[in-house]
Amino acid sequence: MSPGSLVAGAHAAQVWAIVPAAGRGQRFGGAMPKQYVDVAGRPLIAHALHALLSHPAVCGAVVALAADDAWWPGWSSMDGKPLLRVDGADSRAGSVLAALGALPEQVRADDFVLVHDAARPNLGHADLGALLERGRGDPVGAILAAPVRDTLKRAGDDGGIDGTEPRERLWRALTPQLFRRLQLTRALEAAREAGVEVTDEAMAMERQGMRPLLVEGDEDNFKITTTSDLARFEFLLARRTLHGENG
Ligand SMILES: Nc1ccn([C@@H]2O[C@H](COP(=O)(O)OP(=O)(O)OP(=O)(O)O)[C@@H](O)[C@H]2O)c(=O)n1
Ligand SMILES: C[C@](O)(CO)[C@H](O)COP(=O)(O)O
Repeated sequence: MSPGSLVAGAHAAQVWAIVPAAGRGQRFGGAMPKQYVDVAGRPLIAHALHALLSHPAVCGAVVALAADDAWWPGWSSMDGKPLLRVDGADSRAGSVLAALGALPEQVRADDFVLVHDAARPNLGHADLGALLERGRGDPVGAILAAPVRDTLKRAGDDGGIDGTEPRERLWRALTPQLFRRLQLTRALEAAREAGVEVTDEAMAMERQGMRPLLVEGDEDNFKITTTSDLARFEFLLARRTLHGENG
């Protein structure tokens, strides 16, 4: 089925996803970018893409890859949905902007799009469904996030504690983040023109005076940043398999 026909049906109740995957994984280290490290027989990026594309409300994805990415398996679809590739940029925000520009033209300016890190392989359908339901009802959009549950310390140059930061109403931003195509594009472009490197899509929207909704998500939807995160994901996958939960 061509992306166009899938997208034609997308206007009814489906959204496209954007997956920034052009990073180098420097904090992870290793010979290959972390998004291609094998976990349970498939690359990490495949777990993140499957989590999105196996959900009935997602109709396709645009993946932003490094221009010199030699690891991408060349998939053009997954779970029966189209998978489009675009060259990313030297920042996550730039990669997201590139992918926004590569969405099929049938994705309208006011259509919602999801942005999800390739480095977050453990997104659950319950969280994705909650984000879509709550976010599409919001005038701006929404993000998955988790309340801070630890005491936060500010470190001094000498490694000692300079102080304790109040944690009331502090949340950790996760992904996916859900915004309208044109609003997000304009917000990211404005941040770029101002020379501000936004670390997530919500920050770009906030700079425009908008207040995206926080939707509480599962702590298990963590980002694979270092090798210890990978071990945690492998454990969760093994537990899911043991309990017969679908992968
Ligand atoms: N120029 C960039 C940088 C990051 N990303 C993507 O944004 C997501 C979150 O970024 P992060 O976890 O920081 O990945 P890396 O940038 O690869 O990690 P590092 O900072 O350790 O190099 C990842 O899926 C990464 O591939 C991207 O698409 N383009
Ligand atoms: C988008 C994000 O995952 C939300 O927490 C985070 O900002 C990505 O940061 P990174 O340094 O690009 O991994």
